[in-house]
Amino acid sequence: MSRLVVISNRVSSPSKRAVQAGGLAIAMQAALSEHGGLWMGWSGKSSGARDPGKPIFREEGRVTYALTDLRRADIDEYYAGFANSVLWPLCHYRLDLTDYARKDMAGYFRVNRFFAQQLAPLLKPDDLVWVQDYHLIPMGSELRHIGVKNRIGFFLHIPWPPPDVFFALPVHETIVRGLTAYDLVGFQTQFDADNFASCLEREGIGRVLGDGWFEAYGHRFRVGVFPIGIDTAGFAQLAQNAVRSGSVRKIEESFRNRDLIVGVDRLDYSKGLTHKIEAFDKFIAANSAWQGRATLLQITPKSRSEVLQYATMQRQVAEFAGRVNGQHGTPDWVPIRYVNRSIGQATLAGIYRVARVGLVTPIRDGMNLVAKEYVAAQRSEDPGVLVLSRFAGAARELDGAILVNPYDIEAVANAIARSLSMSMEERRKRWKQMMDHLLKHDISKWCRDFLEALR
Ligand SMILES: O=P(O)(O)OC[C@H]1O[C@H](O[C@H]2O[C@H](CO)[C@@H](O)[C@H](O)[C@H]2O)[C@H](O)[C@@H](O)[C@@H]1O
Ligand SMILES: O=c1ccn([C@@H]2O[C@H](COP(=O)(O)OP(=O)(O)O)[C@@H](O)[C@H]2O)c(=O)[nH]1
Repeated sequence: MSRLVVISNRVSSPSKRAVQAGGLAIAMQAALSEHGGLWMGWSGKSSGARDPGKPIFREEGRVTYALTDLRRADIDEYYAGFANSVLWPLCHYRLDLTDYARKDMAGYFRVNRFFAQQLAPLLKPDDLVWVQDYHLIPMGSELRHIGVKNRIGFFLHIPWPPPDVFFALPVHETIVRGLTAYDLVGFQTQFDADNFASCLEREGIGRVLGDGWFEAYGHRFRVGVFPIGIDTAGFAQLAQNAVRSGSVRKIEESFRNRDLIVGVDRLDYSKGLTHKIEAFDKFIAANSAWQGRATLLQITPKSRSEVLQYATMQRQVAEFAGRVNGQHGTPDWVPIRYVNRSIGQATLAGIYRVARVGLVTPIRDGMNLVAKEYVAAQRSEDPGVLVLSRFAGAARELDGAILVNPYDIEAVANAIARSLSMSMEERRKRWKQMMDHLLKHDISKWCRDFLEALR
């Protein structure tokens, strides 16, 4: 069997696993530990102005990690700059937040070339190369340029926007061209794949050959839809064990008979945090019976703080939460417990299990694994309710959730009230529908389906 070689910007670094937050690293860890292979990416560290040199190798289980530092200027221009100040807001339909600079764009291509040069000497002829996410779109063509002949696939974890949004990017054609260099390009949902196809056709860049095949710049490649999953059975087990642990018991006790609503999101504007807090505010104001009885535990680890838009938003979210607590809180009740640190997976699984509502309301999200984890963590006999934004990729699959438009604050407030008073029968029915789907479409299936298509 050919070896799997994954390259992603973020790697679930073996020593930092406990504090990891971010779906790509969590999902790839689960996929790779089952499949085995080589995982290359950024160490998360800066080498200052020095050349980072060769990657550092580490073995753990069936996975070999190859981690490389990046120069400070590379991190600023490639990661904080083009990837997270241009591609990320653009793909999350936030043109107003894009901050395009040619210097950052050049840094993005430079780092992609650097990663390709680091990876190429490690490849064996029959390795399957799988490139992950928007940080590394040009990797495929860089690898081809230096003579790599292996099969190379690409998976985009975030949404792909419609042409009118995407074409606002000054270098849109170069980016689209980057994707056409792969043998297989995977998206989270059919919407994303359709948007990408429209981009190809609208500019006359490529043509549809049918059955997922496309042709562009004289190259044929395939496009597919591969919704990412979680280790459903493993996560359910983790949650079951976690509620017996001291730390989860302590958290549960601290809520003393109050109903818990849980939100878990990186501190990112795509997650719709201010809208969520406004909706919770409205719910409390409109439902006096729940005052003093329901608490929102919002776990929100800081993310990408070096990017200006994130720093601004971090202040805004804290202010919103403070305002709601100041307005509705009483000496013995805080409506929103706002936590700015990352929580390990086991404790998180236990928290999901004791929460009556999972509140997942991004304004746009590639998939959203938190929604899937919340469902997997529930007790079959007494499950909680998932309130889910229709703009998360997960909404295409989780039809047992209460789907909401996060911009409609009153509708989200009503959905919270409805979830808290939903009958056991309805909760069980909705949960089973989602859990059956998640057990069938787990992370192993995602990995298997993509690799089969790539082969
Ligand atoms: O690496 P960071 O800059 O710290 O950000 C964390 C990750 O955020 C994004 O995650 C996406 O992938 C998830 C799994 O497919 C998906 O559920 C979610 O909707 C996406 O937002 C990003 O795409 C990753 O590259 C980052 O590592
Ligand atoms: O304190 C935290 C917050 C989040 N996560 C994990 O980070 C991932 C977030 O993935 P998601 O797809 O929901 O969003 P992303 O952050 O990748 O955009 C999930 O596996 C969460 O369990 C975690 O382990 N600890």
